[in-house]
Amino acid sequence: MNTGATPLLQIDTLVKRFGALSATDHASLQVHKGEVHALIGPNGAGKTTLIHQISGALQPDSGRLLLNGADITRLPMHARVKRGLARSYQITNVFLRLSVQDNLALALQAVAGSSMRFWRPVHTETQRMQAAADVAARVGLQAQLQRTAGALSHAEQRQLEVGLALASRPQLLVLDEPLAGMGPDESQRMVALLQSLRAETTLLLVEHDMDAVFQLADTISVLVAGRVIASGQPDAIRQSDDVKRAYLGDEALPEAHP
Ligand SMILES: Nc1ncnc2c1ncn2[C@@H]1O[C@H](COP(=O)(O)OP(=O)(O)OP(=O)(O)O)[C@@H](O)[C@H]1O
Repeated sequence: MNTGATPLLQIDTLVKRFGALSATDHASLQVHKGEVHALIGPNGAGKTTLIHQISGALQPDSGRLLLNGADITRLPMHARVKRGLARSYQITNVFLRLSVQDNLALALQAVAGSSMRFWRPVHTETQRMQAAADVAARVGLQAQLQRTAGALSHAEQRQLEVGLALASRPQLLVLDEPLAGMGPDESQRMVALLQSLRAETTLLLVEHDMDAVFQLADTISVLVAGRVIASGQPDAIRQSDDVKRAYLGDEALPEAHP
């Protein structure tokens, strides 16, 4: 979705080397406000490495990252979160012994006191617990409020992670394989949840499930050997010879639905 406006996120000729390997090799792409943008590519293409640089977990060797036109290349992770960038981590920021509500209340507390926008203004413990319940409902966990996170199914834990990332009301939510390890029904539920987030945040996701990617994404960027070889609407990506070549022997791209 290119509106001609300043991109929400601009990745400009980013380079990240591990020894002799360029895991990110002058990668450039733009994520526009309001879109669901999927980053795909064969195994080892450099998707995770790129996501780490966007979140601030890894520093690029050269190139720039701009959020709303401002250079964030050297900003630490927490400063990026303050500017509206959130990344959903797999399990690592879920407290397995705490309830769903307490996990979300802690995430809300973590953003309180900063200049971030809240799910709703949270001043008291009661308000914080209510706000946590609201976020739980947002990600489909309203019936699981009092369950400990460790007792949730894998898919429910992934929903909770999305909720934790939503606590800071991000402008850009970065998701690393949100459907990993899910069965078909669970995947469909997560796809529906991600669809429903469109109105409130821009999504950048790395995902191997091509059916889901082609169902969800407005824009797909294809990374091969650290380079973005194509970026565009799903139909253009599906028809691109470069992309077909890159996927030979790997995951097949789904056929267009009539
Ligand atoms: N910390 C590291 N040190 C050395 N090499 C690394 C490191 N992290 C990643 N790599 C290498 O960089 C390349 C890109 O890896 P990356 O994990 O980013 O790819 P990916 O597209 O996310 O792969 P997958 O789809 O299999 O998860 C790979 O060749 C990988 O072995």
